[in-house]
Amino acid sequence: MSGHGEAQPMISEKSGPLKGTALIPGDKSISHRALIFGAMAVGQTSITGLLEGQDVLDTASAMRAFGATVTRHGEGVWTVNGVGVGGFQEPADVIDCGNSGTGVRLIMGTMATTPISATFTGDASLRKRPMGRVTDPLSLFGTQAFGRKGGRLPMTVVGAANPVPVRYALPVASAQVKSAILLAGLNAPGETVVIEKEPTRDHSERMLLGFGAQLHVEKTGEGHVITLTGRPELRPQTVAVPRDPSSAAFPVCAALIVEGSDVLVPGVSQNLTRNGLYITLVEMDADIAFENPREEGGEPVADLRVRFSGNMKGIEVPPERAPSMIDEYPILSIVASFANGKTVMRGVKELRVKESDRIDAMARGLEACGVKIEEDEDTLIVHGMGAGGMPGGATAKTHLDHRIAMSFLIAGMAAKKPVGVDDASPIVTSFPIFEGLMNGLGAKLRHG
Ligand SMILES: O=C(O)C1=C[C@@H](OP(=O)(O)O)[C@@H](O)[C@H](O)C1
Ligand SMILES: C=C(OP(=O)(O)O)C(=O)O
Repeated sequence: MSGHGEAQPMISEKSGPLKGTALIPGDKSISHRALIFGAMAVGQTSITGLLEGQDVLDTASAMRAFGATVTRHGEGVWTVNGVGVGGFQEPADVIDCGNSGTGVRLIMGTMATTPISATFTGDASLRKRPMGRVTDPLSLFGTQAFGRKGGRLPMTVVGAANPVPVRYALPVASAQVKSAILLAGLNAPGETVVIEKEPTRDHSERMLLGFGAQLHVEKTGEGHVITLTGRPELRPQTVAVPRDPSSAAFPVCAALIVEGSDVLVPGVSQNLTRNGLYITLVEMDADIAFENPREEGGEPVADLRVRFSGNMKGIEVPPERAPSMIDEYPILSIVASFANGKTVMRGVKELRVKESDRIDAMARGLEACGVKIEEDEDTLIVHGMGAGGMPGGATAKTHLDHRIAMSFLIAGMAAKKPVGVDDASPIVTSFPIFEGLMNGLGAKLRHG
């Protein structure tokens, strides 16, 4: 359930040096997928390190509503007894995916080729987000969808009784759309093919292989051609969810901008489809050491030792890097405010259809904090004010967007005057221990 009751204002005051070790919770993308693939396998999947953020809890409830048995045994330790590919039952009530685009879009794909119908809704943010990008390709399988104007939730999806396999070239770089098609393709006979021009996060492909599906990826002139053979029997797995690099971004960026900081962030994914922010920060002359590279939970990871970097420079972020850091632009624009010179982020119009219009939310909040911004439909430019240069002294509107809330709270740790947010409640969707973790490193976050 979305559960957004009362808004929770929060304030961040200038912090002393941040010190210590930041243990980041499980990856949100992989957690959703572990539950969903577990629900489509025959037998019991065991998961450790599951992110217990609201987005993932909503997906767990949805998997129960479709007939899987999902059980929590302890912190991050869960099992899923699956119903098999094509085994979903019709849910007895509306499926509420809360704030989660990943949850609703992947689940729509999963039920799209089973002859049941389900009605999906979400919170005020999710009800504004476009679902046509998923229901258009799903219609090629024979699936029908009836939603509000503009393909908005609430929406009823009627699964195809006799699905046919699909070949689809993604018009937008989106791992959610790619994954929805692959999940639908699982219950279509024959080969379903998805073509992506720009690589997006590849967790679904990795997990499909792990669960025993037949899938191959070919790099061609068209991009990645992903071919999945339908109607496999998925074998249950043991999934160790690695830490979330998108959550790790917050303490990493905080340490870079708060004077005197020295923070260790263990186990940050170096998966090339997720690490664009870290490459960008190094190009800005951030002081980050990538120590102890190894594999964890099937992902390449490293421990990041991050020190205050008082002399970072603004850069042009290559547009083709966007899919590998799409959720990190809000926090990058905070770091850019404390760099020297301008940081140019082009090719980022997808930010306009996230939990909020993130270009607009960052631009308005940063302007209120005294930072000069330029923007157009597809671009955000931040004029850096150097270390300690941001005036602050404003309250940013978060528009039910966890990443906007966390980004401005990080800004307040290094700005001249405190920075507040009007509503920090969405942070529980992805990073429920954010406040305690940051205050444990020395931040001064308080409610009010
Ligand atoms: O597949 C996923 O787990 C996700 C894909 C991305 O969305 P898009 O596919 O819409 O780019 C990302 O923004 C989201 O937080 C998680
Ligand atoms: C865009 C995000 O998530 P979702 O699309 O799953 O709501 C995010 O976590 O930044």
